[in-house]
Amino acid sequence: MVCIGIPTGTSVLITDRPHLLQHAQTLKPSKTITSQIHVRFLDQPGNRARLPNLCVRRDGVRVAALQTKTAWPTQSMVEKLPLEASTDVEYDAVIIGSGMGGLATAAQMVAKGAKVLVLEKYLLPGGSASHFKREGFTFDVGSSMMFGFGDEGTTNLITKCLEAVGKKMATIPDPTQVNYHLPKSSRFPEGLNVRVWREYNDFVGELSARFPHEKDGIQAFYDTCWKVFNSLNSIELKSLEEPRYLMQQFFRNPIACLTLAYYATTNTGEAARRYIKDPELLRFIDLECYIWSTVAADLTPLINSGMVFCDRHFGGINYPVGGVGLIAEHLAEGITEHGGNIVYKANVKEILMREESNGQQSTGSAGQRAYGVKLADGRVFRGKTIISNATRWDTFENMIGDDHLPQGEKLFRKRYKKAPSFFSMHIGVKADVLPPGTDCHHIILENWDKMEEPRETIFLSMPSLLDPSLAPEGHHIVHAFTPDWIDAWQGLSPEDYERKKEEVAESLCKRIEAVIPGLRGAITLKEVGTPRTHRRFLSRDDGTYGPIPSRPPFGMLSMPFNTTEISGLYCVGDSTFPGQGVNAVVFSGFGCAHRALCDLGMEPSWPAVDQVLKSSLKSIRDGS
Ligand SMILES: NC(=O)c1ccc[n+]([C@@H]2O[C@H](COP(=O)([O-])OP(=O)(O)OC[C@H]3O[C@@H](n4cnc5c(N)ncnc54)[C@H](O)[C@@H]3O)[C@@H](O)[C@H]2O)c1
Ligand SMILES: CC(C)=CCC/C(C)=C/C=C/C(C)=C/C=C/C(C)=C/C=C/C=C(C)/C=C/C=C(C)/C=C/C=C(\C)CCC=C(C)C
Repeated sequence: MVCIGIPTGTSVLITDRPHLLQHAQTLKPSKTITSQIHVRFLDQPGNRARLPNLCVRRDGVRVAALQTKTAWPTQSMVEKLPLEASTDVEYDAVIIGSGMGGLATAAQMVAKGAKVLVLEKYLLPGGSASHFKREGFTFDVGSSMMFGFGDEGTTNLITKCLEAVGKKMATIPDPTQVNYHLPKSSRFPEGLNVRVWREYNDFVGELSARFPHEKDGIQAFYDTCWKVFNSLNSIELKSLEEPRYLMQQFFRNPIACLTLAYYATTNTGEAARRYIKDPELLRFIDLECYIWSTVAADLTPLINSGMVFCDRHFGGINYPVGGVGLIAEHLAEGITEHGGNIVYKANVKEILMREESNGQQSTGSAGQRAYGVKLADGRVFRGKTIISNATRWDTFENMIGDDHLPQGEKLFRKRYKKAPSFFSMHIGVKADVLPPGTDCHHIILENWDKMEEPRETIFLSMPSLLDPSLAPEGHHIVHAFTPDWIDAWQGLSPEDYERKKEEVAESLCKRIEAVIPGLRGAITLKEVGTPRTHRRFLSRDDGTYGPIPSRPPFGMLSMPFNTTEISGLYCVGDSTFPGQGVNAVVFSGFGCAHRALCDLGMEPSWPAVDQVLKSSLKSIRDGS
């Protein structure tokens, strides 16, 4: 057992019983810390089975503790461990939020030697990509469909992110990305059913068999996506706001960069209509976009579709053994092992700003520079850069205030609106309700015209079909979710809220029985969440899934990248390009870390041309 970051003189209770946390005040301390890093090797390594796993300060606060699982800690490991987050130092980066965007930024930055502090409001890392446990089930909070987990190329961003802090996770390949159960029509009286197989030719073959008259169009459309993907997969993926890197990539791989530049302003609907005429098939392409972007193809940049429609075949969809939440936990562990600090239950209330000094030019509307953050408990942490992983609405409205809203943010609010949140059910079922060979992910939609309406498109994920360790023996997980707005759940009495939850859950379960016959009779556990639940636990304004364009975007160039108009303040996560998606926010983390490291002088850059690129990107965005 190694206790870290406990101030000298603190009395600590070392216990292996979580329930003692509540009574820590009244119990006798078992140890007084005598040095800043207090190392307590408990007896002999042979006693490890009985090792405590919690270390509690007398005031009841759980302190940083590390119990190595594989090896007995060595003195050099202990020396590398960070001290408790200090309010006395200036960090290179203070990161607000430990969602995948924040963690990816932190991982890249600590790997380059930056001094990083991550402040997380919740008790665990991962945000929307975290997990929770109930009665032996391990439920993913959000999506169980992981892109970017392959072994090859440059687009396997989750794999690369873990590697940066010395971590690797075992994954289970999913033979299909998704099984679509779609509306009945004159051509498909039983309903259209399409599986997206891991093997590209199997998928295109199956879709072409459903729409034989569009065989060439299907091939040409997905081939265009491959052009985008192959280009992305052959260049290093870093900040698009960094001129030196862009120039380097252009010299190394001009064809790939020119291809990306060519498609940078294209949306997916436009590309699909170039090759496909059948309205039903075009609706299918809309749905192919909607299930991850929550908007139809006309509002989805082709660069993003290239990534999603091809990585599912190139790297494949791979499920991390033990659940999605472990990705964030591995990253958090790697970040602290590399000297970073993560503080949980740290609710940032304010981003502190001052007038830009020493004649440095500010890009901020009011010449402001962010220099620190203030927590709800009054603590202040200072940073040379401040990086927000919260949504843009939470960052600018709640932590800065509308008085300081930069011009660019006003424009963003005109161009982008909040996507709906989700109604979700995390269900435990008896295993025999799922016949062998059932696919992990399904989409159910009965009426094309209602695709974007609340509670119409149903998403189903059953990750225990891939990793049985997520559910108790003889059981499986059914995670069902559907887009929904918070307005429908406001202003209800507690009884009405509960009643409405039950009614909606019942009607969804009935519809899901079209795919899982007998579902309702097989349920052993059901946790129902509404947009209010998402707002509360994920700290996202209105529980939103992220920003969506209010009108067709200028391809990938409408969405802001990581810098903001306030000097020293960056955004990362799904409020920045390329938007929602775990691998998408990890990319935004790569970009954010790269740009911040350049600004800190820790990565080579060309400061003289920075401003030119920034202004050009801004004018493209403003004029788009
Ligand atoms: N929103 C959803 O319902 C939902 C569901 C499934 C998946 N997803 C996916 O999750 C990903 C989102 O990743 P992300 O990294 O952009 O964001 P995130 O929402 O996952 O993480 C943001 C983190 O910031 C923390 N935070 C917010 N305000 C804070 C404050 N004031 N002080 C301290 N911490 C604060 C939150 O607790 C959270 O951990 C996307 O991939 C999205 O597609 C979202
Ligand atoms: C102009 C300039 C600046 C430049 C020019 C040229 C160039 C160089 C360019 C470049 C570019 C780049 C690099 C780009 C990049 C991009 C990227 C990376 C992208 C990515 C993306 C991704 C994405 C979008 C993803 C997504 C995903 C998702 C969202 C998912 C989700 C899922 C879910 C929800 C689940 C479902 C379920 C069921 C079905 C059940």
